[in-house]
Amino acid sequence: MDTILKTENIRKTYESSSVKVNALNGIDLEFAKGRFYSVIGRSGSGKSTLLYILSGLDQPTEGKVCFEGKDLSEYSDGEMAIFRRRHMGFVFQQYNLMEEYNVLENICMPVKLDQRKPDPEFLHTVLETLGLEDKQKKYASELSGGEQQRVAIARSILSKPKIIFADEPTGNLDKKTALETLELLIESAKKFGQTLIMVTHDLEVARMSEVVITIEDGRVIG
Ligand SMILES: Nc1ncnc2c1ncn2[C@@H]1O[C@H](COP(=O)(O)OP(=O)(O)OP(=O)(O)O)[C@@H](O)[C@H]1O
Repeated sequence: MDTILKTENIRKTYESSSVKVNALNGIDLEFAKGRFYSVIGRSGSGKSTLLYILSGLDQPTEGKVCFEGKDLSEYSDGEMAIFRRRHMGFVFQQYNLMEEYNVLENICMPVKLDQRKPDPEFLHTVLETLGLEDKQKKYASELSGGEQQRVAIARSILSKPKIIFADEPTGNLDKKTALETLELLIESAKKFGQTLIMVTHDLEVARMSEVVITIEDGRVIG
């Protein structure tokens, strides 16, 4: 298998003065390039913690995460921020669009922050794929929830990340819009050869993925 991301015995403990929570208890996973994975499990099973650690947004207490063979813990915080911006895309339940910028400016933001220029042809394809061509000058407040999430997806795709992490990306949308939006996310990721790792509560949504990873009490059970 052409591996993009691999974990070795990941453990995560959250500790405060009074309590200790073992959120992840030894996770060994391997993700292949260009495939679509979903992570399911009950509330509190450790899904978001896993996603944060896989994407380097948080560090494991024990174990390691390797991206194309390189241990993420070897990066400094600054290097990790640049690495994330170049190689990883994020889609969250909250769309996190910037209200003062229009759709086009929001979509181009990560590329510009990386001091790159958006590729005009690719920009056009992404806008077309996500049905946003006629919304470019609109502001978030003028868009429906589904349209805002399509903007967030376009923003995550435009920087040509190798991998996209999505945490309950359609959790705020009605069923029909959720499935349509998800189909667009899947279609885009496939079209552009990106690996997609998505956390969801929704079994119907999980069924659309190629591999379903089930987590219970911080362990992979299936
Ligand atoms: N920052 C934190 N400090 C302390 N405990 C935490 C923290 N974040 C998560 N936890 C605990 O770790 C466990 C796993 O949480 P996590 O958010 O990963 O679960 P989840 O499966 O994503 O849940 P949900 O589906 O409700 O979002 C839970 O017991 C949670 O209370």
